[in-house]
Amino acid sequence: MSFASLSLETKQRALAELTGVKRLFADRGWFPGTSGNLSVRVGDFAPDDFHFAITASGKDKSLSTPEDFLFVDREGKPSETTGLKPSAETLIHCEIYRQTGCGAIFHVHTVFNNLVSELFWERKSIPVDGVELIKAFNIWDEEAHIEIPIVSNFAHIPSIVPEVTERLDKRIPGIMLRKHGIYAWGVNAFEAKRHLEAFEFLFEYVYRWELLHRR
Ligand SMILES: CSCCC(=O)C(=O)COP(=O)(O)O
Ligand SMILES: [Zn+2]
Repeated sequence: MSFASLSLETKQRALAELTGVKRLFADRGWFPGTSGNLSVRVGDFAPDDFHFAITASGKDKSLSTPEDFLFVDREGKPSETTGLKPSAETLIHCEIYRQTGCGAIFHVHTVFNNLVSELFWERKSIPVDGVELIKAFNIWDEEAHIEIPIVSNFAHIPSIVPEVTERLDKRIPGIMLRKHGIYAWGVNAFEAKRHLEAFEFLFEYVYRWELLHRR
């Protein structure tokens, strides 16, 4: 299969899905200052030859324009001729698709995700104990304990990728960049959204729990 052979309908379906998620998250204030990026995989390519739709870089994500998204290949290069620039963080999406085979990736910066990323930086992971919403990750153990990995944040995005590769935990559908934000993924947009919402709930819970119990 080649990108050129993808039907218009397939591409439009992906863009419509991203448009809906973008609107919803923008309404929640999850894209402050043009931060955040979203992507969904398109087509049925060989596992090592994928393409995905991703938000264009630096846009006001609370607005809807014909220039909000473009398609890129496994290396983050535009799949077709365009004047649009893919998200500056496209290489992180590429690596997560490569490692997990997932179908959608959503990234947001929030105050709670930034706070817990710094609170637990020395531990290199955010611990969560026995909270019901862990089940959103399809982890059903009684009183489950999870650790959400935190990786370094560098201005040079390619430098972040090796740590993502090293720290990605197949059981946990998300990875945190220190004082930056969370990447969450799923088999499709529905699941990636469920995971992101669960992460954000858990970050706020953990932060408030720490406030109540730390001396
Ligand atoms: C303005 S926030 C800094 C860049 C960032 O972290 C982000 O998520 C948005 O970058 P993009 O290139 O995807 O717009
Ligand atoms: Zn970001």
